[in-house]
Amino acid sequence: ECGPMQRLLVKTQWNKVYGTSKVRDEAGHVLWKAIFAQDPETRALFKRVNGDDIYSPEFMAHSARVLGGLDIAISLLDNQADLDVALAHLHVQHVERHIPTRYFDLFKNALMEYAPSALGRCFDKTAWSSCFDVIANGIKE
Ligand code: HEM
Repeated sequence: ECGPMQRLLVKTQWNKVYGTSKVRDEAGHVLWKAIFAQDPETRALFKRVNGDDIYSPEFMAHSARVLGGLDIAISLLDNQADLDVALAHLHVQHVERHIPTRYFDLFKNALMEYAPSALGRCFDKTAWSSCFDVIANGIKE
């Protein structure tokens, strides 16, 4: 369950995963590679932002927007009212783009692989899993 303790823990651990600008571009590359590898059809969604080249400035800017959105959501995990507002906004942005809900599972798989690579044994799988679900459930249809 993504309770108050789990929310604080994921916030703290996320800051270690995503805390410095140095790792942010790399985090994006790893995550998107893992998403596209799981289902190559997902890449087609990102034509507008040059999804064929994840190292292009257009795609890297897109990736920074997505991870920035995730950063906002995670930082609001201990502020449910503002989290709801942020998720409602992300929900509108995704519904209008018709993102299949199962694609959020691919995103989750990628994140659940990447985060422990940065956190090692400290990674709390249950907390991350349940708190990611809170965020994804607020965004997807
Ligand atoms: C927790 C998960 C996610 C977060 C926080 C998130 C966040 C964002 C943000 C902030 C934007 C930019 C919105 C804008 O400026 O218009 C965006 C755009 C987008 N997202 Fe997500 N996203 C998530 C998951 C996904 C997934 C799983 C997919 C599909 C595999 C997806 C597909 C897209 C697409 C296609 C765009 C628009 C790209 C463009 O600009 O053309 N997102 N997302």
